[in-house]
This record gives sequence, C-alpha cells and structure tokens, in this order.
Amino acid sequence: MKIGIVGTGMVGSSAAFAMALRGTASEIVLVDRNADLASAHAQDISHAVPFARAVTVRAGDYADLAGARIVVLAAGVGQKPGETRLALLGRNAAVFRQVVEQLMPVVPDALFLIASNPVDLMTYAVRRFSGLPASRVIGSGTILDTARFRVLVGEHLGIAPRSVHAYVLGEHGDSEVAVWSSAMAGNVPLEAFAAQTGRTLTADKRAEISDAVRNAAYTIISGKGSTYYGIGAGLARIAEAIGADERAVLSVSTVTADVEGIEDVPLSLPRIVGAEGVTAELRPDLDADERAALRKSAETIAALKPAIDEA
Ligand SMILES: NC(=O)C1=CN([C@@H]2O[C@H](COP(=O)(O)OP(=O)(O)OC[C@H]3O[C@@H](n4cnc5c(N)ncnc54)[C@H](O)[C@@H]3O)[C@@H](O)[C@H]2O)C=CC1
Ligand SMILES: CC(=O)C(=O)O
Repeated sequence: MKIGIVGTGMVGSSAAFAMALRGTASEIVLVDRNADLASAHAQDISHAVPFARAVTVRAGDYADLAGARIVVLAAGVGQKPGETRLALLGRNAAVFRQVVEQLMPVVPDALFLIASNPVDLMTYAVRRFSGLPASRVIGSGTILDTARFRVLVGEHLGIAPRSVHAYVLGEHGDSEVAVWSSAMAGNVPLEAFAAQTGRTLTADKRAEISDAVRNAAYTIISGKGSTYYGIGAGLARIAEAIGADERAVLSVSTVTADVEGIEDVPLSLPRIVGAEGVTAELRPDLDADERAALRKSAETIAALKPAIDEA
C-alpha cells in the first residue's frame, strides 16, 4: 500500500516513522512546503528500514502521490503553550484549502486521514473542499484521547491499556467526553473490577483521570513544544485498519448526520474502519451526563463550521 503524507513536521514524520516500523505501507511519500525538511526526514526514516519492514520512504511533490491509497494531512501550525486547538482554525483551514486543491487531481480515489488541528473542523473542511463522501474523509479525532484514557485507567487499575475497553467521544479538544458508564476491564465493568481487586475508583479519581486526558496535550506542549509520538502511532493504526480491511472499531472523526440533535457535525464516535474507510458508527449507551456533554461538544464544533467557508 502506498501512503502519502502532506506536512512532514513533527506529526507527519512521526507517523511515517511509526508506519515504517510497523510495516503499514510498502511505499511512503513525504510532501512538505519545506522540501528540504521532507527530504531530510525521508532519508532519516529510510535509515531505520534495515531494522524494520520492507518499505520505500522518499520525499516528493504532489505528483508523486499518484496511486496513494491513503493521504495523511498533517500540514499547518500547531498550538503554542496555552493555546487551544480551536484557535488554529482560520490558519489551518486556509492551508487546507490550498493543499486539497492540489491533491484532488492527483489522488481522486484516495482516503484522506486528517491530523491537523482542530482536527474535527479540519475533517469538515476537507469534506467541503474535496466534495468526497464522509466515509473517505477521516479525522484522527479522539483516537489519541482514547489511548490516553486507556493508559491512565490501565495504570490505576494495574492492567494493560489494551485490556481497557473505554472510549473518549466528541471533539478532540476541550469539550471531549470520557465515557465511564460503559467502560470495561476485559469483560467486567470498571467499578466491579476495581472492587474485585481491592482498588478504588471514586468520583474524584474518575474526574482526575478525565482531566488528565483532556489536558494531556497542554501538559506535553508546555514541556517539549508539541506532541507527536502518540498521534504518529495512532495514524499508523488507522492506516493499518484501512490497509488490511480490518473493520476495526476505532474512535475517529467523520462528518455525522446527527449527534444528539445536532446535524452534519464532525466528531468522534466509535466507528468501523476498513478498506472503504468508515462504513458504520456505533452508538454506545451513555448516561444522562455523558449524553448532555456529547451534545455540548457537538454544539461547540457546529458553531465554528461557518469559519470554514471564510477560509
Ligand atoms: N490530531 C491530533 O491528535 C494531533 C494533531 N496535531 C496537529 O498536527 C498539526 C501538525 O503539527 P506538527 O507536526 O507538530 O507541526 P510542525 O510545525 O512540526 O509541522 C507542520 C508542517 O506543515 C508544513 N506546511 C505548512 N503549510 C504547508 C502547506 N501549505 N503545504 C505543505 N506543507 C505545509 C510545514 O512546513 C511544517 O513542516 C498541528 O495542527 C497540530 O496541532 C498535533 C498532535 C496531535
Ligand atoms: C496536540 C494535540 O492535539 C494532542 O496532543 O492531543
């Protein structure tokens, strides 16, 4: 499978590195406005190939993306310390308008995998600018928040994050919703598992974990300027689900017809991801607070859709 990555700063290059190590693609083409940067990352990552899987990693121009099954979009600016993701909207929507215009004649049949923030609204922007069906325009959404949630719950309860079955839904951002009511350790509800193992999972502890998940990006950005390893691995995971037609359930963002009464809104739900992109969504049972929070998250995103048209 050929994968193109447009925007090869920290996120794009980390995704390429994760894909090379995991054998996600047979060919990876890196495109950036800064051609020297793309070329340097391509060389550096290709030097890991003897220790990894068979893959060609090279820098190129838009024309070199022809035949790509997936194009990852990680171009634009990131948050400065303390800045919200939503504050990036105008700047990154303008970048995406140009990028999508250049991509469409070259890769009309590709699936687009969006990472740039605010990722839900950038997913909406790509759908608008490209005219593609929602199923083929996939934002990484809360795949990273869900991973952070599973790590923290797993640490607290003493089990592997992969054995924590729990999701963060809604915006990849400040209004996201960590769903505790249906979270499971293996096939046991979290609170029952905590009681069985003599651990506590109080309301305060749950709030502390939810806050840590919501604030993880701010914490990391204040320490090292940006976040990239987690999302790099998350993008590789989504690409793998597409490449192997896994029909895996992943929390990713697409434009959704109706979420709690809000129409045509891009946000994350657990969705089935395979060769055709997103083919279905799951509607988990939520308690009343979670349902209200998801509606608020949908409203927050929907209120900013008009800014896409001005970009
Ligand atoms: N979805 C998620 O979970 C995450 C999203 N992000 C987002 O990913 C985006 C990228 O972040 P970083 O890689 O850290 O930023 P970065 O500044 O390291 O890289 C951005 C790259 O985009 C390139 N670029 C800008 N305009 C371009 C254009 N018109 N055409 C081609 N390339 C262009 C720049 O030259 C630069 O290399 C940001 O919006 C950031 O907020 C970051 C972490 C997690
Ligand atoms: C930057 C960002 O979106 C994150 O790390 O969640």
